[in-house]
Amino acid sequence: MDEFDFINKLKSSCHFHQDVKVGIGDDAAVYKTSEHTHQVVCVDTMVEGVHFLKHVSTPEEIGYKALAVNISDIAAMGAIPLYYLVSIAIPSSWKEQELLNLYQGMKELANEYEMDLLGGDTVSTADKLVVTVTVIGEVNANVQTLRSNARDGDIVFVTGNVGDSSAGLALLLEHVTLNNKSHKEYLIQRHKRPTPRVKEGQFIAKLERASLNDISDGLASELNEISEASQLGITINEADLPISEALLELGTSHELNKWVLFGGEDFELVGTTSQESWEKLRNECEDQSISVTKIGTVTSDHSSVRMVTKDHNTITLEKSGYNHFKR
Ligand SMILES: Nc1ncnc2c1ncn2[C@@H]1O[C@H](COP(=O)(O)OP(=O)(O)O)[C@@H](O)[C@H]1O
Ligand SMILES: Cc1ncc(C[n+]2csc(CCOP(=O)(O)OP(=O)(O)O)c2C)c(N)n1
Ligand SMILES: [Mg+2]
Ligand SMILES: [Mg+2]
Ligand SMILES: [Mg+2]
Repeated sequence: MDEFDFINKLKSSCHFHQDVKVGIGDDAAVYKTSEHTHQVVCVDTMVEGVHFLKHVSTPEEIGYKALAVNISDIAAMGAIPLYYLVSIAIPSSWKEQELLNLYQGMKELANEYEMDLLGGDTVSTADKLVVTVTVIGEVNANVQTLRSNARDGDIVFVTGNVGDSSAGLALLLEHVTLNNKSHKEYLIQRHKRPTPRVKEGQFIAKLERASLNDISDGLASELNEISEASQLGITINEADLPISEALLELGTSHELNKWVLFGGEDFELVGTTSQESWEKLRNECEDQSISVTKIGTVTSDHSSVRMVTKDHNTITLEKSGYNHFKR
């Protein structure tokens, strides 16, 4: 079974309610609530052993990340987060204080965005902890930063740096080592405490048109989602990819590409917009010391995602990032 094929089979061609503006297939669903604003809702689950390990992350860190990954999907819709609900399936290996600490980790981030916890559900499970967070947000009625919004000639951009999170995980799992303590800590923090790019999403939402996706499964996978949804090709340049000093120190070029292109969980925003809007975005972000980098262009001459390597070869980037069931 393939995760993406399965989800495609769940899509319906119409909705009972006309107010549904975006259904299955983007980072969050959007439905009309008033003339001027729409509501945005998403849900992501984190499973012990699949998304986190109890012996490398504290309950606070796990809670923080469970909320952060959802706020990231809200940010990718150009929306702001308002409320959250938490469903939790608890095995006997988790004690009450650990669970309260997990909620404290969520609260820490919720306070930053002034989000209210509205409810949830509590059940038992045999073996592994499962945390499911739903976030409800709000977006300006005329904003649609959909994956399908790319156009021929667009600039492809990404916020922040890519690859840090999966390198941080490799460090946590002791698959690799790094002597520089501050670089090591930086990469691990990027894995455990990703920053949802809400402010960046707000800047992008002000552009005339933009496609947008957050990076959960890996840069190559998210670019393929934009390419598929927009039915256009994307070409990125390896030399332009924003890579942190810490990651450069850690990786040989083979490992670097694995982390940067296919690693996932960066929770940066990747998108496309017109040349004119890109100039505007770049200037605004520069004024606010926000990191956003041009990494490529959208093309109509093919329908795949390609990368021009540093030695000037063009390779196809398959949608082969993180795929549940295809491990
Ligand atoms: N089991 C499911 N039932 C219905 N919709 C789903 C299911 N799993 C995922 N989706 C929908 O498919 C789309 C893609 O999901 P996903 O790849 O998890 O997005 P993201 O990577 O942005 O979190 C979203 O619109 C999501 O709501
Ligand atoms: C123990 C462990 N192994 C592997 C990973 C890496 N990992 C787990 S899920 C995932 C992809 C993102 O999760 P997903 O549920 O697909 O999020 P979504 O795309 O729905 O936002 C990655 C890279 C991890 N975080 N922890
Ligand atoms: Mg997403
Ligand atoms: Mg999801
Ligand atoms: Mg997600």
